[in-house]
Amino acid sequence: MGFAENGVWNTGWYDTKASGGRFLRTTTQFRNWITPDGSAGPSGAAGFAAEEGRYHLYVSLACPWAHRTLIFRALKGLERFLPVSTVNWIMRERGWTFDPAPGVVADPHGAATMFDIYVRADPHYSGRVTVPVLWDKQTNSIVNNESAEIIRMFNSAFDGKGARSGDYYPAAQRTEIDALNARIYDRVNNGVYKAGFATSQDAYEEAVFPLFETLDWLEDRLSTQAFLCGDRVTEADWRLFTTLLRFDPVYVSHFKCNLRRIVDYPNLWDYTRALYQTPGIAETVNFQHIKGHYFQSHDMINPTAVVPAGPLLDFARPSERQVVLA
Ligand SMILES: N[C@@H](CCC(=O)N[C@@H](CS)C(=O)NCC(=O)O)C(=O)O
Repeated sequence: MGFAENGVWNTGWYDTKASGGRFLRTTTQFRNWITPDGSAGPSGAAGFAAEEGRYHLYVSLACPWAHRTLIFRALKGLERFLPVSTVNWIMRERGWTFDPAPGVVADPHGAATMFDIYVRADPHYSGRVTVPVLWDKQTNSIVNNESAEIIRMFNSAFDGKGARSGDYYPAAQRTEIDALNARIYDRVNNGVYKAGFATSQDAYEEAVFPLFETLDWLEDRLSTQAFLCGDRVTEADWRLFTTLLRFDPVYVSHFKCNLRRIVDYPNLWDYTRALYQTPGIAETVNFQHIKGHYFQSHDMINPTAVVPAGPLLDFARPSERQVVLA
């Protein structure tokens, strides 16, 4: 774990002292958008047109935020537009590295760490060195490092260039998707991190109870409809999925999110399997990287770095839900 300060790497765990033991996520800094014609997107600068051979995606297979981008790349058939490099699952003193190991795909330009990529984009970069990163080979810069925005652009930017059809953020459902995303981000996607990285009892309880209230609410919603916005899968489902997938294998024990498991919720468990079984999605899932990352990187939570063998989960067991893609 570490961060960059004016282009220099510093090691250190998240500082929760000033916030009463609370984990506060910092805002990502590269916020440009790839658009069909290179015009500016909702934030950042213009100049990033949807083109083949220009962009590169850096991910961790362990990370739920980066996982979203791999899912949209698969759903939209963007493989030829977006080659991928995959970091090693262990994130310790040097942050994310490309140290060779099964499933690691090196940086084509020979970077040893993700820090190298950030300072290549900005030699004076200060901030966290996170994945995912969407890289522009033409300008040698980072287009965007915010997963919520990267999946939005993947949803439509390459549509005129041969992307697979499908709109996971349809105009008619945007208000509903935005509202679901906001609630689920704060209490579930980031809620598990707030519980797991809390260093005080109050901070932990402030996160863990709203997390389970929200899972209960989602279970109820999914008892009357197949997906969060009805019978079709939308962006809101994929954003929830990457957290649900990691919940029982990691968050229940490692992050102490243990009031219930996903397998205890009949609808959430069925829903998670339906999304997992969607064509192209299981190939984006690597439980060795997922479990290895959390249990072997966070030494203040799990100092022995021993990875638990279980739980035994059958994500391939058929689901009752019929996946209707956008
Ligand atoms: N807001 C970012 C968050 C990404 C993020 O926090 N990624 C984690 C991995 S799961 C990371 O790289 N953490 C490294 C760090 O915080 O130093 C996004 O959604 O893209």
